[in-house]
Amino acid sequence: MKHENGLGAPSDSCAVVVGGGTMGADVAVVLLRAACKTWVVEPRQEAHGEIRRKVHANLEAIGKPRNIELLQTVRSIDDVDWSRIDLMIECVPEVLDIKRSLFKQLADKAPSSVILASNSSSFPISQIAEGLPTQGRMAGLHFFMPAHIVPLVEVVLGPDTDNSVAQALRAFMRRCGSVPILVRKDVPGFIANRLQHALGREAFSLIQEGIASPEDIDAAVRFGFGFRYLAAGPIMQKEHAGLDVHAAAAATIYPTLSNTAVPPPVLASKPQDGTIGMKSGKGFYEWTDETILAERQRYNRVLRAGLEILGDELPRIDP
Ligand SMILES: NC(=O)c1ccc[n+]([C@@H]2O[C@H](COP(=O)([O-])OP(=O)(O)OC[C@H]3O[C@@H](n4cnc5c(N)ncnc54)[C@H](O)[C@@H]3O)[C@@H](O)[C@H]2O)c1
Ligand SMILES: O=C(O)[C@@H](O)[C@@H](O)[C@H](O)[C@@H](O)CO
Repeated sequence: MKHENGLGAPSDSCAVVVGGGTMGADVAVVLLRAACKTWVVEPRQEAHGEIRRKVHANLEAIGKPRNIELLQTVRSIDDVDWSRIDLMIECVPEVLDIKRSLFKQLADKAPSSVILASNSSSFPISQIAEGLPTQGRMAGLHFFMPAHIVPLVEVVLGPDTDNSVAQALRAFMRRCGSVPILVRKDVPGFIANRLQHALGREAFSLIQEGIASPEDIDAAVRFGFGFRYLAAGPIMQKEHAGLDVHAAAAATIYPTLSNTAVPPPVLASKPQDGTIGMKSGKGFYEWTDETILAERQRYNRVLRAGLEILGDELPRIDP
């Protein structure tokens, strides 16, 4: 049975992912693995073959290669048959004007039953939705890279988002095998990116101050407290440890933590210098084509092993 906002079973539903870049192609896999008919809108026609190849390989890896038949790639939102669509997930670049212009066009094109979601990493949905008549059916739907492996998705409510839209998205994403959480207030960065950036601010400040090397910071997280995160989040872990000890340590450490309002020079200089990580061959580490390939293979293998470990704790895909 269809939800009042148009989200029924994934296999009865039709979604559009607008933007077929890094995130869009992987978000399409999340939908297709639950047999949701999926259109990907990508203006770069030359990228369509690669999107299809990547989506197919990722479906094959989970034993669902035939679901690729449910994928359609088009160049423009004008090529979509909007009368058939239940859900739109925007995955265009993190530029406010691009997002606002897209949602403005969708206000005319997408019938009122279509839920309009944004995968923005940081913009409050109210900022993207400002002045639009579609505010009630707009919500954030924030995935993590790689979206087809990392289970979490944040459902972000703006002040005008209908609660039924958030509930429909939450139920739908669970059926796609994701772990949805609700972000009840429309703050920049939502929940997970606020946490990541709080950690990142301190990490980059420790490098800036010469207290730690990038290698040692990565080791401190991966082999120290980050290692425990697969088993327990930061609140649950302190239930194990004792909140008394944690509160005492917090009182000593908090006043000394970085509270800089801008990225420290060691980070801010990187985009200026063009040393932005694997994409440019150098970031905090040095890269060659061979080391990038090896690192990506190692990274994906460990992430997939993490999925195996979580196993029964994850929602079962329910097409
Ligand atoms: N990369 C990440 O780690 C990550 C994680 C979570 C969320 N996000 C968010 O997801 C969104 C997309 O990020 P990405 O990393 O996939 O970017 P990307 O640059 O890899 O992909 C964006 C795609 O959108 C296309 N595009 C540009 N304008 C368009 C338009 N008007 N209509 C349709 N397509 C258009 C581009 O051709 C490109 O293929 C951003 O808001 C980003 O903040 C990114
Ligand atoms: O970690 C992720 O994949 C996401 O939180 C992203 O939204 C994003 O690219 C962040 O890296 C931005 O800090």
